[in-house]
Amino acid sequence: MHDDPTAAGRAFQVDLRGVVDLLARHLYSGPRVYVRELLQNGVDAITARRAVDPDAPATVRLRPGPGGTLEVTDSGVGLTPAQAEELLATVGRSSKRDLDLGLGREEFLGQFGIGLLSAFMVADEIELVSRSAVDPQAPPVRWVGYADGRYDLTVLPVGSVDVGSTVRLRARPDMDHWLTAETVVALAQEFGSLLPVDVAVEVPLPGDEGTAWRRVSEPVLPWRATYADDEERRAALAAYCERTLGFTPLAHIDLDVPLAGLSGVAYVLPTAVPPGAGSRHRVYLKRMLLGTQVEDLLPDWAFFVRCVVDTSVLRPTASREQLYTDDALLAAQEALAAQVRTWTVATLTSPSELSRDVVTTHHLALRSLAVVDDEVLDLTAQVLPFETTDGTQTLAQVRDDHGEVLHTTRVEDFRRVAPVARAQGMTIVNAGYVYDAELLARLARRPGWRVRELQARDVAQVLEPVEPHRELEVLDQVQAAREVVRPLDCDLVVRRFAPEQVPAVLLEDRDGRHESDVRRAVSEADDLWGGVLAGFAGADTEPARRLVLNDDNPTVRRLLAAAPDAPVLAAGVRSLYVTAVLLAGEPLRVREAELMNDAMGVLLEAGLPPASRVPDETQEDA
Ligand SMILES: Nc1ncnc2c1ncn2[C@@H]1O[C@H](COP(=O)(O)OP(=O)(O)OP(=O)(O)O)[C@@H](O)[C@H]1O
Repeated sequence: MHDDPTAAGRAFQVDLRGVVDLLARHLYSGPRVYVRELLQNGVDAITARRAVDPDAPATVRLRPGPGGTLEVTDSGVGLTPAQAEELLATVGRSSKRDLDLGLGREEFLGQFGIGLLSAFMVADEIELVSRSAVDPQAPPVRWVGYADGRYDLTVLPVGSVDVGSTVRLRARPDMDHWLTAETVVALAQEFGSLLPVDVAVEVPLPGDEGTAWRRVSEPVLPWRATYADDEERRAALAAYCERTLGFTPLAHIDLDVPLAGLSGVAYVLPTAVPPGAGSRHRVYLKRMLLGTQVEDLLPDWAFFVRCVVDTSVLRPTASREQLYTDDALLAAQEALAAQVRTWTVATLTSPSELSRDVVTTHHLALRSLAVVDDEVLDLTAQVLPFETTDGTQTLAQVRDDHGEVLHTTRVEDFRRVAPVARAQGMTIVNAGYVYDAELLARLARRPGWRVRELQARDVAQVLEPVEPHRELEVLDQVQAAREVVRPLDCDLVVRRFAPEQVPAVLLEDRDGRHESDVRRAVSEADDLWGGVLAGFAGADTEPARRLVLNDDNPTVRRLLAAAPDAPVLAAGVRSLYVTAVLLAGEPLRVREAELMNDAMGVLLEAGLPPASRVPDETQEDA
């Protein structure tokens, strides 16, 4: 019954074009990976042949030809006609899988049985001619796959080809640039430079002088090679970093995690990088490049190094561009982090030019490590530079000189009090930058440290009160001035302090600020909530900020000589307030900007002759 739609046990049909499209657009990062997949098949075939014949040759030869063709020949295990039929004609079939575990067998690069399809991203036709090394009786075979899903299989005469395989591609019309000698050399070098087999590309010599083979693979990993001494090794690894990562490192850190079959080098960047940029690394898997931007190899704090590593145990994702997250990867990450950390601690512990360079260049990374690591925290307190009101100092220096570390947690607070504190010989640490507040909070819990955030009263204490007679003299003016700033939730006092050039400072108390926020909420809340909140606000109704006028400053003295009700007094106080806000690095709110304009108008009015008396120069000239 042909028109009966019911069916059982029929095989799926696969639309090869759809699968190729899926690979090209969604799995692989682009057509370039076709070279990687061909190299990988050649290397795996050599591995399989060497398993039965350890002395078999190990070569992969790539020959870009005229008219957008490429021939890749390996001295690997080859295929019998029956294997070609079984393995090449079925998408997802692989000879490299461990059927018991459902995983790729450890010694092979490939595992998924889709790699060869990637060649359809650049070619409409893939030809594979092969002769088996394992079955000497089997004739050679020629298999041709087409992008529309058909294939041809031909058994060739015995003895017509050597053991191994040759893949031939003819570029699709718009894709021939992927198959030029220049591109193939670049891609083979990128993916295969660390392969342990002899990979070479045939390149044309200049001026029609024929062709030559250019070897692109290195027999030994650069960090495993033998060198005359440490200095030669250091120079060779630095040169390798310049070639592959594009920078000259400050130092290198050897990495070795035998359980993950992992070895390599972490290079310390020569310039600072912003935190959060993440760390991305160059990872090789069984010596084939997995990716140049592999994430998650090291924790966030390690953003000051870039690694080049090779692993024989960790697994790739299907795209072969990132590492698959499993227990083995997590264990490897932990071991790598420990190695970078050990190096960092050792470097910080022994003073040297290198440790100074690392501290200067990567202080942010060190700070980010110190907030999660007590040993590093103790070390950084000895060596990390902090901005203080007494110049750049380490936290240990501040503690040794003053017994405690007094700090602000916002840059504005630091700027606000710095001039006054400096003049009074107080040392205050600016902990307003990224990680610093966290770092100091953690340090406060360490034995032997007294760490405290600066309060307004700390500064107020060092400001000298004015003489009683002077206080009486300016009593009315101060009262009038207080009324001017009170609507801005600010109190006003007159004190004497150095330097005399600073006319006023604005002091702010964090606790006071919090209370004033609560008070504002109380006044806006309905009765029930108002009552609850009022309990938190406390009885004290002092404003959170205080404008301290400096009686040693000549401008302030002249201002306080004005009559209490003179418009110029109010205008002067307003402009001192606004200047103090700006000095503290705070943005002006709308109300404050308006005040500034009003004050400016009054001051100009007072200082300039009345408008009617301004001579009209244009008329005079005429
Ligand atoms: N050069 C070659 N020599 C011998 N056998 C080959 C060669 N190229 C491909 N094959 C056979 O064809 C099978 C399918 O290859 P394909 O590249 O599609 O997948 P794979 O290498 O098994 O896995 P992956 O998708 O992870 O690359 C391989 O498992 C292998 O048996």
